[in-house]
Amino acid sequence: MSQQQSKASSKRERFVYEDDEVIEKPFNWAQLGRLFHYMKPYRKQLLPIIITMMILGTATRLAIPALIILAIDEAIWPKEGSPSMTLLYTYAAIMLALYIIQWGANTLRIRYTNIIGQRIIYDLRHDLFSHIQKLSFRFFDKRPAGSVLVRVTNDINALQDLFTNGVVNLMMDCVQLVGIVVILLLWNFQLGAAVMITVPLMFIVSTSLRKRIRFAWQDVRTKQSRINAHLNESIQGIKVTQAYVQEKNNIHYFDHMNKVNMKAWHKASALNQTFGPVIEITSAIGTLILFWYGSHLIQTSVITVGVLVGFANYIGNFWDPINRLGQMYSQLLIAMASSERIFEFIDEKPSVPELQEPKRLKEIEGHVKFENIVFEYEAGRPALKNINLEAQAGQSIALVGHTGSGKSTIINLLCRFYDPVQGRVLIDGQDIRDVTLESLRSQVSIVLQDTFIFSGSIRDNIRYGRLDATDEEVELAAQAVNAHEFIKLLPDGYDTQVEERGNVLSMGERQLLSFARALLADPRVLILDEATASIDTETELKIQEALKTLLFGRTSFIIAHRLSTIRHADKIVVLDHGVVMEEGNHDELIRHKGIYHGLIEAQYRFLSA
Ligand SMILES: Nc1ncnc2c1ncn2[C@@H]1O[C@H](COP(=O)(O)OP(=O)(O)OP(=O)(O)O)[C@@H](O)[C@H]1O
Repeated sequence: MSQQQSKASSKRERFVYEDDEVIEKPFNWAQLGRLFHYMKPYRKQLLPIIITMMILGTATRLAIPALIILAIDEAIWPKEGSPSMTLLYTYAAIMLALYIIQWGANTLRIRYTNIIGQRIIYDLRHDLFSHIQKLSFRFFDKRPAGSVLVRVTNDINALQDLFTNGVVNLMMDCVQLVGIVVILLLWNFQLGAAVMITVPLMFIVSTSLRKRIRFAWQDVRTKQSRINAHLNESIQGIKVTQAYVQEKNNIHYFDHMNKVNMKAWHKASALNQTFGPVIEITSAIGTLILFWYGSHLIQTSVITVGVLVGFANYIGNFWDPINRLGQMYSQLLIAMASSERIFEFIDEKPSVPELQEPKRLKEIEGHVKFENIVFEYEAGRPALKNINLEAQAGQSIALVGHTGSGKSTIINLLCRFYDPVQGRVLIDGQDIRDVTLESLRSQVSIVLQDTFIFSGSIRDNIRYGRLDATDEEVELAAQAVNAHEFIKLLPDGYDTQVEERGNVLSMGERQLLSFARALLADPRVLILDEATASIDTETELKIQEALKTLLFGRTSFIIAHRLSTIRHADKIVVLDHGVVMEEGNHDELIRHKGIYHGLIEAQYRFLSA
């Protein structure tokens, strides 16, 4: 990397979404409770099976070393009498049965925890996705798409492990640990206490090590999340990148992030590897104490050989749960950070709320009125200042004005993507805040400049306007707006698959598709954000004809960029810095010789230049 480039890379801190940086906060019990609430639907059917299997599995595991002690002390090496092979076989048979029960219980437990875990993840993902679908534009204004994506994917995945095996393992390990401690202390208090002397030491060392390991992995995840964000942006903006020949710069920046991620991973992995030896050394010290002190106790006839062997067996089962509990704690903290971010989204209230009991907007005529509207996206920066505007049913209103003058904002308010700070928007005399969003938006359609084409067939995309439309209705709509011709020429006609955003279609074709979609929806009020890109004359003519069909008999609001297309509008509204400056039809405004006249002249000069 050249010096200049590396300088540029280190200076920039892009793709850092503060709310996605993994945060470690004090343990939040309320949050954990909320998370566990998702288990509630399964507590009657699946949970009892899992708990029974868990108890069975742990009990059999704890019983086996006890049987070994009995087998040695009573069958192989009895204090009194001779060894008994019959007794030995009996103990062996019981042990075999216990192993089989343990295997069966574990298999069932794993199967049911997986089922429960997956259902919980499904429910959580469903809740999150359906909530995000309902959130208002304001929410998306504040967040890059990548950051929303990360929550539905990465953060939910982080909870997957917790629910599929984490919780049950945690409970099993706790029960197993307590069981072993109780059995050892009851069987022989002295020896039990002696072998557990290393536990506090191990606890202190492992806690501090775990913390460092956790932070190191958090660092890796943050770096990966930045890579994801960069990747998302790079793919979305690939055309601009290539057009401005920024590929090299982009690759260098990506390499830089990739390298930083690799270093973070090496660091975390190296730290992780120190944990195993710590556990092994501590358990080796524990075993050493067991045999040293145990043989002393055998010599003094305090314990039998069987007890020593049994203790060794229990101790073998002791360190694993301790190790896992440490890991589990880290996993729990990561899951808490993820759940915090998930619930933050789920708790987000739509900024255009519906009334408690909203009415349905009855079939409208299409009379639209903006009454003393004031609106601001950000406090203190008004985008619209005291707008009063009226469209009679069936009238066409053209909105013109310089870029940033507030044209799109007016239509955003009419669709109720945002609510005004002051004033109201009325349709047929009804405040649109009092009616359901569904009944409003099903009668007010919008055709955006940048038409979104979803992945699927052409037919599916037109049908998006009204999902219950028949194939025939879809084709009739396409014919009415002159889209049929080009669709028929596509490889599979109406069944041709188009990629997301319709990259394979031209701008004009996309416009015609969106007209067909709007015509199918058959709204009373139609909003049209006219495409700015220049289209060839033939397509332009087709679009103009299609527009006539589309607008016929409807109240329409047209954001016009090519002023030639709005000459025949019933009313032209000229906006400037969020204020209505002029209002009238084309002839009136030309005679007035104001802003509109100036815009027409400027466009004429531009076109003839
Ligand atoms: N989501 C947003 N958040 C903050 N400010 C916004 C947002 N959208 C628009 N604005 C601001 O509001 C003002 C009006 O914007 P608007 O999009 O309505 O203009 P416009 O007339 O439609 O412009 P154009 O012709 O360029 O599309 C502008 O100053 C713009 O920067």
